[in-house]
Amino acid sequence: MGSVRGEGGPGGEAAQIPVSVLSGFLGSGKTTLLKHVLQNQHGMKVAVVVNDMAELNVDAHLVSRDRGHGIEKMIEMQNGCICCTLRDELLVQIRDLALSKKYDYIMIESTGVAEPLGVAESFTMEVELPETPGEFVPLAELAKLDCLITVVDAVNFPMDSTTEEMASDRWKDTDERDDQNIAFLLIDQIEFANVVVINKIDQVSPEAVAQLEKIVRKLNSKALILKTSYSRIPLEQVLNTGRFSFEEAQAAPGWLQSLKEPDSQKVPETEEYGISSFVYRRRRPFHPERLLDVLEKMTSRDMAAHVVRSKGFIWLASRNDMYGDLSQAGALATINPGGAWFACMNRAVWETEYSTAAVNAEFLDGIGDRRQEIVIIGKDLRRAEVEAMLDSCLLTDEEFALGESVWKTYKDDFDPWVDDEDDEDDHEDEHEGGHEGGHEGGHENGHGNGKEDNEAGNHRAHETEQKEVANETQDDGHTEHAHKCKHGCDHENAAASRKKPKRSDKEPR
Ligand SMILES: Nc1nc2c(ncn2[C@@H]2O[C@H](COP(=O)(O)OP(=O)(O)OP(=O)(O)O)[C@@H](O)[C@H]2O)c(=O)[nH]1
Repeated sequence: MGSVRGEGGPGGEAAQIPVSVLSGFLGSGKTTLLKHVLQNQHGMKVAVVVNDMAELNVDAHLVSRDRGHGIEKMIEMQNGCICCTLRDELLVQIRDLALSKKYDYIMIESTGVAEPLGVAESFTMEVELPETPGEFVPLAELAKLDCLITVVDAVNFPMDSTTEEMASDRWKDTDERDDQNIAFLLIDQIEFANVVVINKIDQVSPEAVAQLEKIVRKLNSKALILKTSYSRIPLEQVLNTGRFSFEEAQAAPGWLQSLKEPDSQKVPETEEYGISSFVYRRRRPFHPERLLDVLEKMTSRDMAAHVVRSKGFIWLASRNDMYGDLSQAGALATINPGGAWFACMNRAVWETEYSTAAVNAEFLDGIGDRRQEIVIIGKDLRRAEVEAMLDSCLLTDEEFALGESVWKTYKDDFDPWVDDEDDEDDHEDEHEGGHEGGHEGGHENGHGNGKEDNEAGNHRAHETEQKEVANETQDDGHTEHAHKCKHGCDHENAAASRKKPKRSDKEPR
C-alpha cells in the first residue's frame, strides 16, 4: 500500500487527509480489524482514534500494545460516543490531526453503539481554525471521508428472528420500531456502510454465512460485502477506496437529522438502546474453575442478552505472574495471555523505564499491581447480579490465605499461556503468512444462541471447547495458525512482554 495522502499525495497540493470509519456492534471485530490494518499496511503514517463508550478504554490499550506496527498516533476517546456526545471533540481531533500534516491516514474506531450516519454527518460541520479564532472552515476541507466500514458479527447477529424478508420489510417499517430495539441499530449500521465485513465466519456454518449475506444485501444493495475470520480484509478495500459519496449520503433517510435537533433533545445511543456499562474492579484473584463456570453462564443465551460485551484484564490465581485479556462478545468468550504484572518484574527495570507514579498508585502490599479490571457492557444490565457472579469466582479469605503455592494446584482448564519459544515460532508463521495469524490462544466458550435449531442454523452448540486447531485453511483462503498464536498480544516477542512489557502495557488502564 503506497503512502497516499488525499488526492495530492505526500507533499502534493491537496490534501485532505483521508479517513476511514469503523462501526459495528459491540464485540463484532472492529479492534481486530484495526490491528490487522495497522500491522499489514506498509509505509503509511496512520493516526487512529479509538472511541469506547465505557470509562475504561480497553480497545485503546489493546491497539497501543501493537505500537510500532504502523500506528503513529493514538487518540483515546471514552465515556461517550463520537456520533453524539463526543462529536464536537471528534471534530477538533480530526482538525488537529489534519492540520499537523504529520499523517497520511486517519482510522476511527467508533463504539459498538455508534451510528455511522452520525459520524459521517460530522464531515458536513465547520471547525474553528486554532490560529485564527473566529474563522471556521468545513471539516471536509481538511479531511475527506473515504469509507464507512461496518463489521457484522456472524455469531451474534440475531438471525433467529430475522429472515431477508423481515429485514427488508418489517425491520425497515419505522412504525414497528421501538426505541430500545438493538436490531434497528444493527440495521442502521449496515444500511449506511460502504463496506460490510461479515466476520467470525470460522464460528458459523457456510449456510448461516450465506443467509446473513443475503440479509446484508437486502439492507444495503451497494456496499461491498466481505466475509472474514478475524477481520482479515484486503487493505485496499478499506483504505483509499473513494467509496464514500456525499451525494449518495444525502439521499439516505435521516441524513443531517441529528444536526437539526437541539442539543437538549439529543439522546445518546447508550440511552436510546438501553445500553450501559460499568467497570468491575477487585484486588483478589479468580479461582479458575469457578471463573470457567461463570463464563459459561455469562455466554448462555439468557445472560448474553444482557451482558452483551465484557472485556478487560484478569488475575487468575493459578497464573499469578501474568494478567489475562478477557473478551466476551455475546455467546463467545476468550481469555488470552496479556503481559507480566509489574509485581513479577525486576523493580529496577520498571522504575527506570516506566512511570513510577502510575505504577505505584496501583501497588498494594503483597499483591503489587495485580487486579481484576473488566468493562461490562449490557442491555438493561443487572449490575448487582453480574457483580455477584464475578465475586463468587474470587478466592475466599481462607483460600487467599493459603497463598500461591496452593493456588497453582487449582484445576485450571483454560488453555495454557504459551512459552517464549513457541510464541516466537508462531509469530514467524504469521508474518510469513502475511496476515495477523489470528486464532485465540485462549479458552473459548461458544454458545449458538439456539440457532442450530433454526434455519440460520449450525452455530456451535452450547459447549465448552478447547481451541487446538492446527493450520486449518479457512473459506477466505487464509491459513489459520491456530493453537498457540496470541491474537492481540505484543507481536514483538512474548518474552519481552513478560519480562519487560512496553510502556503502554502499564499506562493507567
Ligand atoms: N472466533 C472468532 N473470534 C473473533 C473474530 N474476530 C474477532 N474475534 C474475537 O472477538 C472478540 C471481540 O473482538 P474485537 O475486535 O475486540 O471487537 P470490537 O468490535 O472491537 O469490540 P468493541 O470495541 O468492544 O465493540 C475478541 O476476543 C476477538 O479476538 C473471528 O473472526 N472469529
